[in-house]
Amino acid sequence: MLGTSVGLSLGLGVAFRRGLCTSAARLRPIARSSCHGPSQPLTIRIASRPFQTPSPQRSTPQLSSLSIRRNSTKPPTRVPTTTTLNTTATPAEPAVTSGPAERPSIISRIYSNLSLTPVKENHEKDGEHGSSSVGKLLELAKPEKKNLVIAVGLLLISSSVSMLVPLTIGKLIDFFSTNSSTFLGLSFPVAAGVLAVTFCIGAAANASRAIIMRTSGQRIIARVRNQAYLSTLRQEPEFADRSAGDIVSRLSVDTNILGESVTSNLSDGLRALISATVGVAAMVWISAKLTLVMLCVVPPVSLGAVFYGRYLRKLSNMTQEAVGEMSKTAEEKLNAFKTVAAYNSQELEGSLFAKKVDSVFQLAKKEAYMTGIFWGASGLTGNLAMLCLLGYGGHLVSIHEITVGDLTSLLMYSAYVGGSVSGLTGFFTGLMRGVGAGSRVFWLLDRTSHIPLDKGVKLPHSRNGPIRFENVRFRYPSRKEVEVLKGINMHIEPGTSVALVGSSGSGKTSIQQLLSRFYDPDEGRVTFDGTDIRDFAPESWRSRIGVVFQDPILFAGTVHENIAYGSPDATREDVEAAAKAANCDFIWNLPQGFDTLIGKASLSGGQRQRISIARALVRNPSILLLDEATSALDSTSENAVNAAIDDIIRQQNITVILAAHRLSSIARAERVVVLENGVVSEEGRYDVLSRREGSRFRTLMAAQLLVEKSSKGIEASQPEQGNLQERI
Ligand SMILES: Nc1ncnc2c1ncn2[C@@H]1O[C@H](COP(=O)(O)OP(=O)(O)OP(=O)(O)O)[C@@H](O)[C@H]1O
Repeated sequence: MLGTSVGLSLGLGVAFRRGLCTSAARLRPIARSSCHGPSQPLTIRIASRPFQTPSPQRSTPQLSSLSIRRNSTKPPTRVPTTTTLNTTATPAEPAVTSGPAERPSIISRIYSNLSLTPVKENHEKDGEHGSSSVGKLLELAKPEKKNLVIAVGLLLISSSVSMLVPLTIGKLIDFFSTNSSTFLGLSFPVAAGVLAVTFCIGAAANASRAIIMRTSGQRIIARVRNQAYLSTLRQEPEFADRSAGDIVSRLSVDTNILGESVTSNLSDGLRALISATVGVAAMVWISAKLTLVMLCVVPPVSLGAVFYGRYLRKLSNMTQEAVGEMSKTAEEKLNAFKTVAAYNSQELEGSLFAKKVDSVFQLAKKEAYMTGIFWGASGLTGNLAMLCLLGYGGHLVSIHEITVGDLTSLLMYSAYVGGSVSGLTGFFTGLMRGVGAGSRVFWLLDRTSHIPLDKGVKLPHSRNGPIRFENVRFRYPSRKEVEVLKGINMHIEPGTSVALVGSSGSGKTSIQQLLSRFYDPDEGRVTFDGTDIRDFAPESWRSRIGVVFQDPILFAGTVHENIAYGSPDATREDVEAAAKAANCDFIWNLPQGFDTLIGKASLSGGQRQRISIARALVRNPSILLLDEATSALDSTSENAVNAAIDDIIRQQNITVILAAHRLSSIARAERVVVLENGVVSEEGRYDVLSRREGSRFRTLMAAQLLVEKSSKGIEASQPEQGNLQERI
């Protein structure tokens, strides 16, 4: 009896616990990914601001500025502040709740859930949810159909066996209390043996079901992850820039929830359904009257527990969000540790963090109170319900309507049914979470890139030709309000070199990004050998381009692998030739040469940059884009990289477009294009422009010279500015 009471209380607590457990499971990932998307180290740069005097009226340059920016992504793009992973947890709300008469019952809630109203998300973004349905979820499980059918069969066996337990215990009690000679129509030893075998079969079926369900679930998760990641990689770069943190959460957490939902959750739901149905049927068979009384008590209490559990889960979600905020604050400041130390902000940061900790504590305290009250109340309700049932059941036993064994079986079945009802609501919640997670994952799977990689004609490998920008206008999709390029017209002959020059933010990188087809222009066109580059398949077009970014990105692996990145067919000879062309002599002095692991070799900025130039060269590109390849380097490294660029420029078969701030880099190009206010304001040969009195280029160069000198602590004088050519 005590066991039954405990069973019922436990049953009531299941829904509540489910909420908390799933919430707790989400806690860690939230803390991990809550901050600024993928954790990118903050770089603190005290940078000389080049070309700070675009305005003709002001010739005094700003000398230097402190810039703190994230590595790799340049723009102030919209970064999700908290990539909360509880996004799929809130079940869909019922559509109408205007008054008591219209308040939906649990059944209608379940139906409204089943109609799969899109699950609300905390950080909902426009159009970032795929359509989802149970059908689509099940479709995912299709390749596992055979395994799942076997698992369902095994589930039926194990559930049937476990439903025999209450009946057997009841019969056992009657057997001993009546001194009967047969048990279940058999002699006791034979009956015991049959039961033992049956229970073994049940246990084996249960174990096999769990194994099959879990492995199938993991296979589904693996399949979805691979597909979703591949789909992500095929998107336009803007997409990943904008939502890297969110994508990672979709790939890790949402795929997990999805896989769980179509396997374990489905299996738990089925088991709960079978247990509830068989339990109620057995109870009716034993005593319809007592069953009726129990059905009046157990389900309402269970449902009360479910709703209460939901409220607690909401509270728990809020706590997790607060924990996410707290972690975000800590992560941000720990990444900027030197800044905090340099500005003696330890106390300030300590109090800011304490505020976050306090909001977590307040929520957790509320949660603790509610949890305590819930556990107390659910235990009491369970016990009171049990008392009622025992009272009425005892009465039925006293009038010989049922036996003591029947009463025991009935009580046990009622606990089973109570647990199963909780299990079923847990199943629906899990299903809803699966649907929500599914919509996020399907969105990733179904999304078509704005610049599909393989759409368009293939470019012959050997082809080179002039590049032309024809009245190109462009705004970044994430910042539509600012027109970055306002009608760029430019012609670049094949095999020549051009330096794009302009103040910071004038659009040098943007031009290179358009050339790489990371974006497409809003108006006008970019042509290559007379063909709009949008007509080429981006994959094929990009294979003709080598890009060297300002921050060289090297991956884990050997030097060879890094140079051959993106050129899987490159031989060791090709890699060595590219390394030579990129002035990477130092590689031959590394302990294992080209087989040295990048992590093991402490490479300087200049060496890393030259490796990334070699990576661009090994694919034998027609066009080489160098985006401020030397701006972050010291003068020794800069000289080494510039020497490499010099060698490349001398090659006749490669068009070099370099965005540059430093005079030493600009001077190497055959032609200079000056960008101002989104248009080309001047262009020509370097020596001509730098000599021409009053040229925009000359003003910019003078300012740059001042900046370079001031960064070295040398005072610049007017005559020196006039003597620009000699200075260079
Ligand atoms: N991904 C982006 N999303 C939105 N705006 C961007 C993005 N990248 C650059 N911008 C904005 O576009 C403008 C031009 O930037 P761009 O990087 O092309 O200039 P730049 O001349 O290369 O500057 P710098 O010399 O500082 O590298 C700037 O105002 C910049 O803030």
